[in-house]
Amino acid sequence: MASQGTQVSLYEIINKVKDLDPESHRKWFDELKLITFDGGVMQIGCPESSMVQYLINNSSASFNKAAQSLTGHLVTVEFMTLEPGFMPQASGFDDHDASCRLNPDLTFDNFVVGPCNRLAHASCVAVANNPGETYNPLFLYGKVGLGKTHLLHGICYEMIKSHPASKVSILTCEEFVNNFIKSIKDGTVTKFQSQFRNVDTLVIDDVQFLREREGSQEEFFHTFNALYESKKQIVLSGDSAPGEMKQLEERLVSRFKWGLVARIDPPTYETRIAIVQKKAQLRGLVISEDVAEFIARRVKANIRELEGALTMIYALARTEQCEIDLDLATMALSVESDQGTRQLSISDVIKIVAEYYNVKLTDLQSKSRSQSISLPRQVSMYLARKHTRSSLEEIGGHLGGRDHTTVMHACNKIKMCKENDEELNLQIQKLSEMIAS
Ligand SMILES: Nc1ncnc2c1ncn2[C@@H]1O[C@H](COP(=O)(O)OP(=O)(O)OP(=O)(O)O)[C@@H](O)[C@H]1O
Repeated sequence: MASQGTQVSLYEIINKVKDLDPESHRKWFDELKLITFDGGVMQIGCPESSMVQYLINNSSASFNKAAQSLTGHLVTVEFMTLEPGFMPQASGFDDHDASCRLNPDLTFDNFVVGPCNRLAHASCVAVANNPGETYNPLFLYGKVGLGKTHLLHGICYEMIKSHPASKVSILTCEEFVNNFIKSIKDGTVTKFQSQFRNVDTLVIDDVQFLREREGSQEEFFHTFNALYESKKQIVLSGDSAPGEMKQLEERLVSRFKWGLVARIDPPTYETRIAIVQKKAQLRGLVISEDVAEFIARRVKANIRELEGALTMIYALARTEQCEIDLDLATMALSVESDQGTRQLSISDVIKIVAEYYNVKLTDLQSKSRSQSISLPRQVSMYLARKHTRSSLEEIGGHLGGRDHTTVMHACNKIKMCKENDEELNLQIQKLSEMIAS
């Protein structure tokens, strides 16, 4: 490794990238290798070409920024594969070639199978193992963010691994349509047609995009027929079942039903917990069962939101330099919901606590030191600190004009006591949920 007189290591750069962009950080960043660092260019090697593409698409800016801030020099980071002979985007086929486009997160290994997606997953595995021979076409459908694209990438991964010489092409339907329109403008329709009619597997995401686009439907129809007749595999995804895609020509709809149509439903609570754990693992995070359950309870409809919740928690843990526990998760997600909806006030928190312990607001503000009042008062301080952005002084001001050291003492005391007092811990958990909902 050439090192330009600067002692910065790749480990430090990756650590900085975690701070700058926690969302795109992945555990496999640990497998990256510094190849050279010379003349203002830092070359980083990746074990797989899909990782190169991932880094180019998602992390270039944060790697450049991290390298520049740590070295104090203008540095450009370049990513390349450690496999011999790989040249990103230069496959000689075209830029829909799956090997250039796959997201390393979206493999079958990283897909959690549950009752909601079992059939879809099994059929994707079957197609990946025996392309063109089992279900052709395979049509997956389901609502937004339920894993259709993930499964499509999973198929391509497996095919490339087991049949490296086969031509696998994956693209969104929007890209198909845009490329078709461009080929008409450029007078290159024949080239466009041969590009798609000469693949071994064609994977098209979001075919609902064909709705009301008659010219593209016609083109797609002929592509479909050409591939189908030569027993090439076709895999499609859409936001609804073929028969429900009203503005699609009947001849296309009927072809989409020739093979297997598999639906993906929203995940159950148990599957959501497993997905949260899997996503945490991918990011190199360790999260306890109760944190995973908390996230799975909070986010139900869309798996992308589960990942967003994990990102919020991770980012807060990095900022606060602390472990991810239920307290931190509750704080991260309540801040998140505040941003989208209302700002939670100290009074909101105190009101919930007073009702829960069945005490009066005036008691909490009074000088009373009896345990039945002082505990709810201290819990109010702790929860107000956790769920609002208020200062210690402001919280003290709402609770009978107490000073900031009293509030700090109360927060520390509750934090410590709940570690050893299961009942108090459950009370705080319940209250946190009431406040966050
Ligand atoms: N069963 C699962 N296991 C692990 N991750 C999943 C699962 N289902 C979905 N995901 C994750 O949820 C996110 C959204 O999934 P994906 O992009 O595949 O959704 P989609 O159905 O294609 O949605 P859209 O219609 O918006 O394109 C991805 O990060 C994906 O990895």
